Amino acid sequence: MHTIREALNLILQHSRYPGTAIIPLEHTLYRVLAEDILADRDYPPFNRSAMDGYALRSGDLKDSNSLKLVYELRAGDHFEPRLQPGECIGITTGAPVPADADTVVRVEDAASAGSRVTFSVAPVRGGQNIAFRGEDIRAQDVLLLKGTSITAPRQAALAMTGHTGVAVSRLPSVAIYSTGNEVQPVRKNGPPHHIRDSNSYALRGLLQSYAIHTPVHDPVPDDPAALKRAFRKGMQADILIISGGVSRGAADYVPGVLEALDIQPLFHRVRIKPGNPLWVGVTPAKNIVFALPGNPVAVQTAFKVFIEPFIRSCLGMPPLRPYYFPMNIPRRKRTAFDEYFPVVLHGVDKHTRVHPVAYNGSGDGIAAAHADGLALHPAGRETLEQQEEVAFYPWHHWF
Ligand SMILES: Nc1nc2c(c(=O)[nH]1)N[C@H]1C(S)=C(S)[C@@H](COP(=O)(O)OP(=O)(O)OC[C@H]3O[C@@H](n4cnc5c(N)ncnc54)[C@H](O)[C@@H]3O)O[C@H]1N2
Ligand code: MOO
Repeated sequence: MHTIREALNLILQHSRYPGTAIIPLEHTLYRVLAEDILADRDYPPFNRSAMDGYALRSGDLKDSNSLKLVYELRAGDHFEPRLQPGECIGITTGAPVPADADTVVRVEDAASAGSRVTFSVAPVRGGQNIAFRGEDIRAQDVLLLKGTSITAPRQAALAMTGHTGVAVSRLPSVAIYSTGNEVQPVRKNGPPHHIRDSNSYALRGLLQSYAIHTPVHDPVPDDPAALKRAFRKGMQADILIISGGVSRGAADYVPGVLEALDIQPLFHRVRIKPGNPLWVGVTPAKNIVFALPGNPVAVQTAFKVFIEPFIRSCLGMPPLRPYYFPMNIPRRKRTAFDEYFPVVLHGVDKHTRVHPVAYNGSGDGIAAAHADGLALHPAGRETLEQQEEVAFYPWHHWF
């Protein structure tokens, strides 16, 4: 049985770049840049007043505390004439500071009467309350690197630097099929021995961190002919994700059906808990198929550990980096496998710690709903001590 690392290496060998597309800025959230992005001009593009107040020469306030007010400048306008010695202009936040002025004094620190303004601060520092042209970025400097996921502030920075459309990685197509006679669409109110299909929603939601949107299909029953029909369609997608039916039960037909469709298995079972019976294969067209064990937390774990790194690799993104936090309480485990467990981040005296949520095993999707993400209890360790640092993976990674 492979370790996680071995299994992941096999999977990553099949990652394929889906190509690039230029898309409008407003549709770029969580898309991945396919090129380095440069600033089109300096930012700020002009010396910008950072306060509502008066623009003046700081030297003019050495001998006198009052200046002549010659103009009221609003953001969006600019002041053409030269500012003469002894003069100031009223200025609003966001307006361009005239070339002759070197400082802005806030309205709170001044009093105006007619065309005179008296200043109550001294000395006045040159350069104060001005955001200088190019201090945030220079024209043609790199703003964002290829492979970066576009968050909302990055979208805003693209707007600041004049990018109405950007080149991003195309998205792989993904098909999701839940299987199992007991698994029913959420809209149906079945008897207690039926359960609702939650795995499709977990997978759809996790994929949306990468702007990948997939339809929800009705679950497929444990019937080899029905499974074959569904998977034959699903294997046209770049990535087919199946849940349920991969273990040793009488109705666990999934691996057999996939092999009957000429899908070559890469492996079946990994040294991981939950998610141990994971089956992964490759279609004749070189599309990848993940057949996940049906338990809800096994599905979510397999996504974080195997599918998400695969998608990131396809999109040209850097590998996931976990965060490290100390355990809030000790934890023991009995298996010799790497074990992922659902945790919340807990603030204790300004320190963040990882706290395991109450958890009844991989069928307990309610525990996952209460968790911020997963932490790893490594294979070789029987006990994680209180305060010991562990790797933490938030459900949604956007960078
Ligand atoms: N004799 C053995 N039995 C089991 C083993 C084993 O090694 N030997 N492995 C166990 C482990 S670990 C897991 S995980 C499960 C996985 O089994 P399957 O992939 O065959 O999954 P199912 O039996 O179809 O389902 C397991 C569980 O999850 C529920 N489920 C299934 N699909 C959904 C869905 N779409 N939404 C919500 N819940 C779902 C299903 O009702 C079952 O309760 O096998 C163990 N058994
Ligand atoms: O892989 Mo199973 O999810 O350990 O319970």
